Amino acid sequence: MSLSASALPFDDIRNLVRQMPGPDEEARQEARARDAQLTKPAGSLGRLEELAEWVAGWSGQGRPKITRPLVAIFAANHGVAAKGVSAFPASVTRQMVENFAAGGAAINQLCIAHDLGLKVFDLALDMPTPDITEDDAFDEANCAATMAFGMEAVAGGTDLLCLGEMGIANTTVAAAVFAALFGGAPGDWVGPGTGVDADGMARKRAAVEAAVARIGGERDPLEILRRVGGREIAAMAGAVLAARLQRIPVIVDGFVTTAAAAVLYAMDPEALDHCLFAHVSAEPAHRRALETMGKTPLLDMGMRLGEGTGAALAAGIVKAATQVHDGMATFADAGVADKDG
Ligand SMILES: Cc1cc2ncn([C@H]3O[C@H](COP(=O)(O)O)[C@@H](O)[C@H]3O)c2cc1C
Ligand SMILES: O=C(O)c1cccnc1
Repeated sequence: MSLSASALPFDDIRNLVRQMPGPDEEARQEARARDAQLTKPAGSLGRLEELAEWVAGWSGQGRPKITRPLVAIFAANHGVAAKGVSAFPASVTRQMVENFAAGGAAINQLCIAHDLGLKVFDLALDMPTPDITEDDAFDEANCAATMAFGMEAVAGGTDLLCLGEMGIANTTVAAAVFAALFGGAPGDWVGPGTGVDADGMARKRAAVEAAVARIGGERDPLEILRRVGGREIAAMAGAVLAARLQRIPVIVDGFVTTAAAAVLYAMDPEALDHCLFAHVSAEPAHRRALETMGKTPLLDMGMRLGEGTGAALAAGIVKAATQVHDGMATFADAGVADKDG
């Protein structure tokens, strides 16, 4: 038996992408029909109505209830941090993971505010992936295994998955992934992240240019992930795919989580149909990424934190949408005259 099994895992992932289910149209129609009977003028709840229908289609429930919403944060470290591309030291990744556990981070409070579960998965924080300006982040087996970890992380545990991440220097890695997937000048995908100064921006631009040049025109999305990605990005891509296979709706957060989702989009433009884009981050290239994929963000709050904070905020709105859809009276129930008297 040959030991070229390391060539297999990406093919397994490609096969899963080919097996992605579409939405449950019957459930979606049922939700739309119920919405039409609720005691309000048709369309008066605007995008809230669309959100309830979106959950219905992707959960397969005509009258959807969200009972186990979850924010899953994936944390990892990146060798490219050594290039001075972040305003903060790499040690902050672990310190923030400890802060999540202690309840002190922004995401903890948003989870309390909107009654969301929170799970944090740290991915070998003491072993950063190689500096992507010099080396591939993974070999294929490790990249696929990290995606599989992300898939496992969501298995059976939630009915609304909000993606979050923590990883100093990961806006550099995300910019490299976008540049390689979507093209354009690599520097156009670079922004201030945690708030680097002009010199930091120049180092970041040089790092993204070097990483993209190193893989010279690589077009395969999984190869791009393997060569210029990172662990939390691979795990999140796996989580988005696993959620699709289990018909769990997903809320994507900001610039970095969108880079993970974009890998799947590049494999199949319908791969993110079960995803809601929570917000447009203040990281400038996030808008470009969303426009490239034709995705409309729900919110524009000037946020640029990550951790899943934008997704958690949007989850509160999605929960409100399903609560309204499920709990409101119909015209018939309430004895309210409808449009035709
Ligand atoms: C205290 C602190 C908390 C954070 N929470 C999320 N991030 C965000 O900033 C990092 C990416 O930005 P860059 O590429 O510039 O390093 C990621 O960890 C991201 O989740 C944080 C960053 C810091 C410093
Ligand atoms: O939009 C994001 O996800 C983001 C922006 C800056 C830093 N970290 C994350």
